[in-house]
Amino acid sequence: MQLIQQDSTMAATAANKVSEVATRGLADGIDALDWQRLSDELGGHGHAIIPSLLQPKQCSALADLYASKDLFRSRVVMSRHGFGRGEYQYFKYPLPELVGSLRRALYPHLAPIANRWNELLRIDVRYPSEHQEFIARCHEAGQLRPTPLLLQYEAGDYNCLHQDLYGEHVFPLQVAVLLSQPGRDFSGGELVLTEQRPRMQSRAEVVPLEQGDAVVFAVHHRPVQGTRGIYRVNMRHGVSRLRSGHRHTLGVIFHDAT
Ligand SMILES: O=C(O)CCC(=O)C(=O)O
Ligand SMILES: [Fe+2]
Repeated sequence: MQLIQQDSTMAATAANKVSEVATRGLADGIDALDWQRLSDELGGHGHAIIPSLLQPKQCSALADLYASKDLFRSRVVMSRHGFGRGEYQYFKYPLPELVGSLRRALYPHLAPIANRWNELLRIDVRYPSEHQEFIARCHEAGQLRPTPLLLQYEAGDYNCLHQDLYGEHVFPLQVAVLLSQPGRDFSGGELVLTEQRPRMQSRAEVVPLEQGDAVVFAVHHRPVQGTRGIYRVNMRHGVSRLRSGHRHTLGVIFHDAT
């Protein structure tokens, strides 16, 4: 018994070490990305793809967390709210190491982009350079509940076009990581972004993602250069109907919820 316990403690410690090393590598990898290119893509199109942000093993480990009810603060069955079909769960604090470090490591690169967007849109809000500081702002305003989430879809499921706004404080960019492999694990189920320009019809983009790819996109608004200056484009995102299989996504939203 004693031996078994020691073994499992050792296994847990080893697993933690592995995950520590893996997540440290992840933060370094994020720092080393071509943020100029990502920022240009975001400016031009309202979204940017980060290929292979997570390895297939990390993706399946994250998708497997869906079954661990204790890790989550709430579960939403989309059809009950008119949000679509499928379900998702919001993580509790403390977030799993990988999720927490993704949020922490991505934020400092996105904050300068968010600040530039606000400058262009003549919005007074500026974002601090560290995520912890921004979270403190959310918490002071009563936005205390964590927003990173895991989504789960099966054949016939879809996610209606929406915006992830959860209170007064909004960080204008968010990230989604596709945890399943199109073609192998599922078909259909494409991430769709729409933008609505003043006095124009809405326009859609389908974001082609492979397992482990992340997409950074605008939560709510983005600035677009027009012939008569900068104007504000209203953005929404959703997922088209899954034709077959199973699909999991990790959503990383940087503001907390009321
Ligand atoms: O499943 C997806 O690709 C979209 C997820 C989503 O709505 C989100 O991450 O906020
Ligand atoms: Fe969303």
